[in-house]
Amino acid sequence: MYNDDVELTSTNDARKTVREQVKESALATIKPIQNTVATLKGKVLPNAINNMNADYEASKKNAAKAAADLRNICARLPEPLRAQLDSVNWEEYDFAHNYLPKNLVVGLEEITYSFGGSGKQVIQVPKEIPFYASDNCYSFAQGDDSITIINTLVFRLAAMLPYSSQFTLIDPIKMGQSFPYTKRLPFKRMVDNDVSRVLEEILTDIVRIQNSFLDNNTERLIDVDEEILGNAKFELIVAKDFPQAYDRRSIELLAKIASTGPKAGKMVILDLDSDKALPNGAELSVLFPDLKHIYKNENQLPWNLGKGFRDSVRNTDTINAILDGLSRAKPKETKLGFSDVIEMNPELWWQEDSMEVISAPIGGSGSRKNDIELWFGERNKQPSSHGMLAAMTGAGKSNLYHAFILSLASRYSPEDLQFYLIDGKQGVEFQSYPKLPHARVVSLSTSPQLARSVLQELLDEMNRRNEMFKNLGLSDFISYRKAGSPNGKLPRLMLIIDEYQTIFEDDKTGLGSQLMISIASQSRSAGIHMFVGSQKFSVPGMSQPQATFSNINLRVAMKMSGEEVTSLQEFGSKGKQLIRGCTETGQVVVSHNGGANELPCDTGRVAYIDEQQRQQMLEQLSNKWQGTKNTILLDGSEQPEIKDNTQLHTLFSSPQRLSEDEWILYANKPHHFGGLNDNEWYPIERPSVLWLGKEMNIHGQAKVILRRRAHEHMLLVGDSNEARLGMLSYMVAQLPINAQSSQYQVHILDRSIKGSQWCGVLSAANDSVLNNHASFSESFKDFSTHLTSVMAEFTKRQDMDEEDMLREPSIFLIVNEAQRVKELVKKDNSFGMKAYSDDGGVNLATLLEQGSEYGIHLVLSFDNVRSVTKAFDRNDIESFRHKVALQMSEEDSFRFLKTRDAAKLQADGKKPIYALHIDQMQNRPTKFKPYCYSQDVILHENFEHLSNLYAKWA
Ligand SMILES: Nc1ncnc2c1ncn2[C@@H]1O[C@H](COP(=O)(O)OP(=O)(O)OP(=O)(O)O)[C@@H](O)[C@H]1O
Repeated sequence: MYNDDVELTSTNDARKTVREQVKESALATIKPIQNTVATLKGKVLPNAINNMNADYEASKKNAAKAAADLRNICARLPEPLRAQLDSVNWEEYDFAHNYLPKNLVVGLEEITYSFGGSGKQVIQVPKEIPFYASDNCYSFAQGDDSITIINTLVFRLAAMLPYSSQFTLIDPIKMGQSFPYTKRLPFKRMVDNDVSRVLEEILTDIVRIQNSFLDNNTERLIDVDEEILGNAKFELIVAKDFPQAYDRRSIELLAKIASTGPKAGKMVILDLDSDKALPNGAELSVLFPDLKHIYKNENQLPWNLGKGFRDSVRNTDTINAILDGLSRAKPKETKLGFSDVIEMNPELWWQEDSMEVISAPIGGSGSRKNDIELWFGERNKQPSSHGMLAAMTGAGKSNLYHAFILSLASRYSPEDLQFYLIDGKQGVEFQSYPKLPHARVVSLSTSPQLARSVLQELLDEMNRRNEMFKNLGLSDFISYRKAGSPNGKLPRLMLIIDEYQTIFEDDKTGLGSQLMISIASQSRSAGIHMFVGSQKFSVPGMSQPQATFSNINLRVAMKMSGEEVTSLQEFGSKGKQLIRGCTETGQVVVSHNGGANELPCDTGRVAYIDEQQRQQMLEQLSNKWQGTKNTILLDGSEQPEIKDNTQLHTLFSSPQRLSEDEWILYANKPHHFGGLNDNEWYPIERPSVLWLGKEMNIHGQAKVILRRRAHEHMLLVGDSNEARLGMLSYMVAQLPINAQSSQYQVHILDRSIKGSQWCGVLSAANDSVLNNHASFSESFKDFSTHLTSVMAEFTKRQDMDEEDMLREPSIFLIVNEAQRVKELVKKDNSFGMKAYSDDGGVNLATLLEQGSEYGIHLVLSFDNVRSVTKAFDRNDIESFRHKVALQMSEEDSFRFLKTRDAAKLQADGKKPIYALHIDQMQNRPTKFKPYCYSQDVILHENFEHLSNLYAKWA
């Protein structure tokens, strides 16, 4: 509230009391005389005279009390509301309050009264005129004193509204010299020779205020709630030397402002020479029908108790102290509270049904605090499919997202509505939302590829839904819900993308634009909506923006630069006018009709929700939800962790090890149901699935499946130890997923440099997850011994019956830092050919060529391509079905993969680490983020997670 301490009008009430009391005491004086007359007539009761005296004394007392009360009220009045500005110590005053000028003090009234022998008493009471609460235009008689009167009004108003009053002081004759202090006022319009231009600006401002704040419920700016008003200004327009110094146009404009301005907080005061005629015989009373003389009009100033005096400030010290104080005044931060907009009581949440529409109040306009609303779906047969938001930085865009998400989440249960929340490349706006029970996907620092995959996912979901509706003989989401949701309740889906230009980055094929157009034009009927935001509506890289925008009916704009508003295509002229008025954080213009001029836009203020409130609501929402919650969190800036692998979750949701048939079902299951989406899972081939990291889409997990087919080996190359060791150690730790320990063997050679941080990571996997089931060597010599026995096993299997052979355990030979195994470097032999000088090398080569068909798989890791080529020739390299490359030079990438893609993996910086998987059989590289080794603690956490899963199956 502005007038939270004392209401100026309270002096009016007090004065009324005094007036009544004085009148009563006067009556009491008359009464004895009347009664004496009655006594003389011999008809009075005997004690009448005594009663009369008592009444008289009582009324005298009441009058004295009322006067004392009035004096008290006057003494307690805030400084800007006191009778005389000159008597205030402005140096001490802190200019921290706004006192809303419904009335304005223009002088003082001296009330003098005396009762019997108690002597005279004088009280100085402020005299007010109705101001912004009226439609009046005021004048005072032009004369020597004009300047003092104007100054006093200006200083008074400025002191009442230190940061919400603006002044336009028009002084055509002296060209501004009459108001030398103008520049020192915090908010003013400087007036040059072109008076009508300034007046036109004011009229434009009036229209803007009418559109932004006023409607049938809120007719005057003074009635707009301060939290919505923000820093909008009340304005005083003074026309000195009126009318002689004004041309006809300016006079007409002034008259128009005088009649339309007061409701919009703009008041005109004329320094009037009433002897001067208006040009062309115009009538003052016609042009200014509401004109009132400040000091003369009886209706306004009932000087009916005492003597009246004008207030006047002449003392330059007072003037300087006020102006200095104003320059120190800081605009008060005003915010519309979130609790004014939405229901905060969790018990009353989730009462709405999303069948036809989802709607979220996000703020308010005028005096209502929750009438700005964003809605999607169908309302009165009107569709609203999708929305977009544009705002310059700092305009309050993030807060709008929060208000929108939480407002929706408080109204609809997770069964009715779910979110996909995507932060663009640099963003972490949605990082607290994994807690939200409605969040299906939360993606932070999202890469362009992932952003596009989210659109693809929604499009797939749309197709699945449409297919289901069709099979049921239903047309769309609404009819499905109306039919009682025969296949289970479907929520509406709301995709929100901040910095949505990410979708179109690095997108040579234009896939992002196509996906966007498809969703924009088709998804509403499936109950899928999107709300995307950026600093501008149109963003770079988007092809055919018109095809997209024509399907995005909801336009939301916040503060933008003037040039941007001018060039906007997404709003008509009326909307643009309103956007220009968004000068503060949180102000917003909303159109559900594509910004068209034909239907008015809503404008107002978004409610502010602070961090603490947001966290509290998220906590409450999460506590309220009793159902299952499977939010997928994707953080583009972080490496993935194996414990977050959703395919692994689905697999271990089974209480025991899967049977062969169950494995087939699991493998065939699509990604979005947590399966492997692999239709070639034949148990007879003894497939082993090993996950390597996270693909650049919502559900995909990067993996290799090693089967008993030719060349099912893997080569890992790149100089990031973190990534290679991470992938290798987690692969080792995953071996128990596929078979019991009797059904697989592992031989590890780790050539990590002793004492380095990498040494020990692989052995940790063996220790803590495999219970030392693997043979572990640190030298090739030791490893060779194992190789020899594997070779013997290989020879044995070659001679076996195929069915028996397929039953034999799988054998994994894992070599880390293979570039440090000198025995693997081929040398010229006596025939001048490149050959291994060691049997171990020969054995490895043999197994590479034929081993995997017999269940013997090689997994080798090198830190560079050059070392790979020293160990293997081109044909050997092609014998590894799976190749995983980390960032490398273009030349190496080409040599290793026949594409330059591995040279571009870290184009945006060192972190996160990306990798490329090439499956020779598929010929399409898959980019992913590998599981990395960073800290022992995290490594062990993940190992423990896996061990716990295996314990379940034991
Ligand atoms: N509706 C609002 N009412 C009052 N203050 C607000 C409102 N919205 C935001 N603010 C204030 O403005 C600050 C910036 O808001 P916000 O972070 O939402 O802006 P933004 O447009 O997202 O900025 P950026 O683009 O730089 O991230 C907030 O910290 C808050 O103090």
